[in-house]
Amino acid sequence: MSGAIPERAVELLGEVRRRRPRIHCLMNSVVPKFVADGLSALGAIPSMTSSPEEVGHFVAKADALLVNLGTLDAQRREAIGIAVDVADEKGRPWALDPAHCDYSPPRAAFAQELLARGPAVLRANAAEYDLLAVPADVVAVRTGKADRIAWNGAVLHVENGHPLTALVTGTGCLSGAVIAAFLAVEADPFLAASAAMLVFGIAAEMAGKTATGPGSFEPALLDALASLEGTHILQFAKADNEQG
Ligand SMILES: Nc1ncnc2c1ncn2[C@@H]1O[C@H](COP(=O)(O)OP(=O)(O)OP(=O)(O)O)[C@@H](O)[C@H]1O
Ligand SMILES: Cc1ncsc1CCO
Ligand SMILES: [Mg+2]
Repeated sequence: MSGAIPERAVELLGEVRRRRPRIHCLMNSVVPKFVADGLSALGAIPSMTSSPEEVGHFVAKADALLVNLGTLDAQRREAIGIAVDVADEKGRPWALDPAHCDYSPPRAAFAQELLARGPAVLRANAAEYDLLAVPADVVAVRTGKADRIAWNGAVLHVENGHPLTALVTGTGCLSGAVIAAFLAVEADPFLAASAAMLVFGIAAEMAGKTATGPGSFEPALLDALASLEGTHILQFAKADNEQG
């Protein structure tokens, strides 16, 4: 299966750029601009409002939703409840990022409740991931030096990436948004998440070739998300099924 994933990633990146899906992001207060810029660079359209009065309308017509639990507060919790209700009603795919749930038991409990509400994908760093029980119907993405994507017994490792990614706050948040963008154009959530992680990892590698540190890496990553071509994916993809 892994042999076909780079080829599908090329097609899906083309679909994102052609269709320009709108991704509604319930984002934390730390990195909304970076996440919105990353989605725009990729070819999608970000929307970011988290007001409870408006979020339902934004989600109803969005192509996919990202729920990120960073800087969670009472209003964000209310907005997340409404957004997930509407995504459910309208059949919009959504991804969950349980940001920093490892620092706060109430947040971990909320993340676990949300996992039962049917996100297509969970994207978490290793510490967050280890705390949660991911239901069988949710694609589980654990990011780190290598990214691991698991669903229904299929497990893919994506080895692409660059160490500077770990030094820029919000790259995990942006990777969740990229997953949501691919969910908007691909009904198979394992394929969508795999393609997204491949594209993100290869863009990071390209950015790492010119960056001299985290400060220059951040804009270089945005540039790479915009300039990445299908040939780069086919040339650089390092994706393998987990050996049992
Ligand atoms: N050592 C590393 N080498 C290469 N890439 C890495 C490394 N560590 C993390 N990454 C990449 O950095 C991105 C962020 O992953 P990480 O697991 O650090 O998420 P995170 O902690 O949620 O990030 P943030 O909260 O800052 O958004 C992912 O794309 C991941 O593949
Ligand atoms: C640092 C930080 N704190 C809350 S959200 C966020 C960005 C993603 O880690
Ligand atoms: Mg995070």
